[in-house]
Amino acid sequence: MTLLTLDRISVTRRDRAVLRDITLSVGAGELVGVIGPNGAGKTTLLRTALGLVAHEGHSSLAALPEPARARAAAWLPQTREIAWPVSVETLVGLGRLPHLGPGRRMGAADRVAVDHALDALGLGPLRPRTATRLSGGEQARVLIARALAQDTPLLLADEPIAGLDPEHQIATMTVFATLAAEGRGVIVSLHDLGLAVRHCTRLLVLDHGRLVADGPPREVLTPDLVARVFRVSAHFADTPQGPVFQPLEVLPCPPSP
Ligand SMILES: Nc1ncnc2c1ncn2[C@@H]1O[C@H](COP(=O)(O)OP(=O)(O)OP(=O)(O)O)[C@@H](O)[C@H]1O
Repeated sequence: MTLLTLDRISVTRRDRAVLRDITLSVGAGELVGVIGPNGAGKTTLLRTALGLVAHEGHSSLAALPEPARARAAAWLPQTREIAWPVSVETLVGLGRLPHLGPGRRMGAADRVAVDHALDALGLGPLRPRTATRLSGGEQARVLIARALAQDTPLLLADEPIAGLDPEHQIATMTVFATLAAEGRGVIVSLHDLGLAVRHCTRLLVLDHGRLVADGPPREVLTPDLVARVFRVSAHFADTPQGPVFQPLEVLPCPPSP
């Protein structure tokens, strides 16, 4: 089942093309990593898909009325600001808002979704804590849990594992992989290519606003593409513990034309 379709999406900001003619679709069961150098357009792509950025072309999500969009896709933005000193449990419960009618309180199904999200992110012990008094990484996990509690077919997350320690980076990617295996779609932007390779079923590579590769990690991250787009050399190995990708050295800049 297709959860998101982008058709010829282009975005121009201050007379500069930030996204150029991007067409793709994402289906149930996919954990899609959006990768590319700084400024390549990853955040803009996710925000445009959600209808948060003026664009040319068509996004199936952006075309939905707002309440339906909030039930179709959860969004975890890159900026992780928690404004109110509420408990972790309350904050994660806010993820249920799109499912509640006006003035309606949470019911049993909502509480199950909140419990499930807290468990998935290992946040049980932090449940009663004031969210604004948690560490940066703990706050990031709480916000991921809020997105999970929204319980949508599609989850879009902008650099969700930035700032997490290795245990929680791997655990969070595992949660996303499990969601995908259960039949949801997950799209995450990432800078950690090693984790992208290990966990994502598919990688989208952006470079200067263009989609320059789209496919399984092994097929996408060729030495040539890694050198051209990321300007590094890398080692890619298949091991009994799964694929291992390690960037090695910065490559010299090509001579200017
Ligand atoms: N509001 C804006 N006005 C002008 N230019 C913008 C605006 N937002 C983004 N851009 C530009 O669009 C380009 C893509 O930005 P974007 O944040 O999508 O990149 P990114 O791949 O997510 O980068 P990073 O890895 O650094 O987070 C950048 O060159 C950025 O400067």
